[in-house]
Amino acid sequence: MAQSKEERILNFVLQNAVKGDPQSVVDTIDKYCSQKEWAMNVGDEKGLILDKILEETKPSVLLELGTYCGYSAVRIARLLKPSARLLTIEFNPDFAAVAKQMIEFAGVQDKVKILEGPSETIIPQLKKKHEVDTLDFVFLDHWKDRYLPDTMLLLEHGLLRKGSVILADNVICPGAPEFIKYIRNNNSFECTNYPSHVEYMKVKDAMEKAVFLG
Ligand SMILES: Cn1cnc(CNC(=O)c2cc(-c3ccc(F)cc3)cc(O)c2O)c1
Ligand SMILES: [Mg+2]
Repeated sequence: MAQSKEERILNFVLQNAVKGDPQSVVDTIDKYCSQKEWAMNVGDEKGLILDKILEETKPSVLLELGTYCGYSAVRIARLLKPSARLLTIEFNPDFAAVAKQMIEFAGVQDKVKILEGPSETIIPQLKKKHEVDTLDFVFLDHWKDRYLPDTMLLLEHGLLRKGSVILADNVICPGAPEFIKYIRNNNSFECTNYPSHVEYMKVKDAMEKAVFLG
């Protein structure tokens, strides 16, 4: 079978990054995707915004929606304290298979668990099946039309607590207009916009932080 773009990215990491060094995995993916093939990783520019918000929040229990090749899972896990845990949901089995290998090569597999399947099925299972009480940090980077319904699901299932941080990628490009309209008009959230650019491009994009006020 012909290799997929995601497999080419993984192979470039396996051949060029340092095993067990998550920073080298992040830098190697950024190098490949800026010089050879564009891919929808959060990237280095928005990645620095993600890093800063993580360092301010110091979360212990995190959820990511949209694992893709595992770039942001590795980027997030490299900053977590030893006891912290990241659950990441990926619908596409081929992406999940690449991400699993990426996460293991980076050496962060003890902090990251990939949950394969649709977010609308997995979110309602987080408390009972995955021993989650509430989430400290949620990174939204999956299908943009799922940002709002999945945020509603998180609320409905009591997964957010006072101070929980939701960070959403791509609120300009491709955009998540329904999510933005809802979250900025909901008094239970304190929102902040972080202007940036689409990964590896000059096209304008932004991330939105929404802190749940309880
Ligand atoms: C297929 N699929 C599985 N998961 C997803 C969810 N992610 C995206 O859609 C996504 C798209 C873009 C993007 C695409 C084309 C373009 F011209 C500019 C930006 C950037 C991102 O950072 C993204 O996260 C899509
Ligand atoms: Mg994205």
